[in-house]
Amino acid sequence: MTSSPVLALTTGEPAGIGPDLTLALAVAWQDHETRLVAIGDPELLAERAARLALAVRIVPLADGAPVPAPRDGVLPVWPVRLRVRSEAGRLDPANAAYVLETLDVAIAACRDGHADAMVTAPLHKGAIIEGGYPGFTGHTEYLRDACGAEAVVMLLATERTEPPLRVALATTHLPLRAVADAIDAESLRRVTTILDADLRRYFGIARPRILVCGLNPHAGEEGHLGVEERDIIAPTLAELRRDGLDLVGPLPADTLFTPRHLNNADAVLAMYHDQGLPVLKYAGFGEAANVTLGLPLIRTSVDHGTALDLAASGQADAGSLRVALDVAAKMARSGHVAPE
Ligand SMILES: NC(=O)C1=CN([C@@H]2O[C@H](COP(=O)(O)OP(=O)(O)OC[C@H]3O[C@@H](n4cnc5c(N)ncnc54)[C@H](O)[C@@H]3O)[C@@H](O)[C@H]2O)C=CC1
Ligand SMILES: NCC(=O)COP(=O)(O)O
Repeated sequence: MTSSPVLALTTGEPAGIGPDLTLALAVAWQDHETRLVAIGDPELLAERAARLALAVRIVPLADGAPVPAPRDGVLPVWPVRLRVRSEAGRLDPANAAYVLETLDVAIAACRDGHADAMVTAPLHKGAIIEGGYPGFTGHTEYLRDACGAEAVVMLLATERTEPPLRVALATTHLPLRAVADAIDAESLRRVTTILDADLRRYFGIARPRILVCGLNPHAGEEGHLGVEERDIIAPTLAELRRDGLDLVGPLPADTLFTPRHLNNADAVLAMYHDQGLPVLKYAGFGEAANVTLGLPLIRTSVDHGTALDLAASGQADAGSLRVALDVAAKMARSGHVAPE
């Protein structure tokens, strides 16, 4: 049990709203039981604070210095230097290595026990790719590889609904054309097993009931509109039920997201990004967190992207970042995850 957890917050794409949201929360940090340390460029943060007229003192921490107790208007920072000057709203791929370095610092801090969880402000995938990292597809996959995890699961959760809506994805950042080929028995078994285990571990659900979407319209219509349900999804779910998992489906995704089904479920497993996330964001945008399951460390994030159109405008809503920090603090306090 960690009583005053340290949350390491990566500030994300420097031209986006990550720095703004970090500063907005530092003005009045409400969780006085949790210590926050931002990871990013102190000059960028100070400049953005001045532009937004936010009264926040940026305090770069020396290597090995402890993260101090929280104080309103004070933001401790583990410094990472921008590669080139950043202008709000304008991407520069030359800062891709900067963004990835902030992630590496957070991962190392969690591994070394200097932080209890990492929370990520949004980065821009295209800018990372164009900055010399062609295989990059997102934090989720980057963390999987950096931590040597066999598989991870993206779960977005909101408590704006009753009951809370939790949507996990069987595949993450894939072109739609590649989705069907990526769904095989082994990957589905892995994802479902991780989802079941981490709903128990982090969300305290004794035997989670998981609704599983089909891939095709009407869950394949008995093989007439696609065979993945008949040949892959249904047999895999049957096998997992024999292992004791409480799984319903595959259900047609268009009617699964209705109260009749959701009122009796703990989570939904969608087959791909835009099958599940539009529903989650319709129900809870701004009050949802993204949690990476299956890692040896705790990582949460926001439900939105870099919103370049809002950077340095003062119009970006910090609601999701607050939820992501709250969820990470709860997960860290529950004490179930030990650093490697
Ligand atoms: N956790 C992460 O690092 C995430 C990163 N992204 C990345 O962000 C980039 C931009 O993605 P888009 O699809 O344009 O989505 P986006 O979420 O950045 O923007 C979509 C719309 O939502 C608005 N919006 C977003 N966040 C907001 C906030 N906090 N308050 C008020 N309005 C907000 C924007 O102004 C825009 O109109 C992409 O590179 C994408 O991959 C997207 C989602 C999560
Ligand atoms: N739509 C969710 C998203 O893009 C977040 O991706 P990640 O960077 O957290 O893997």
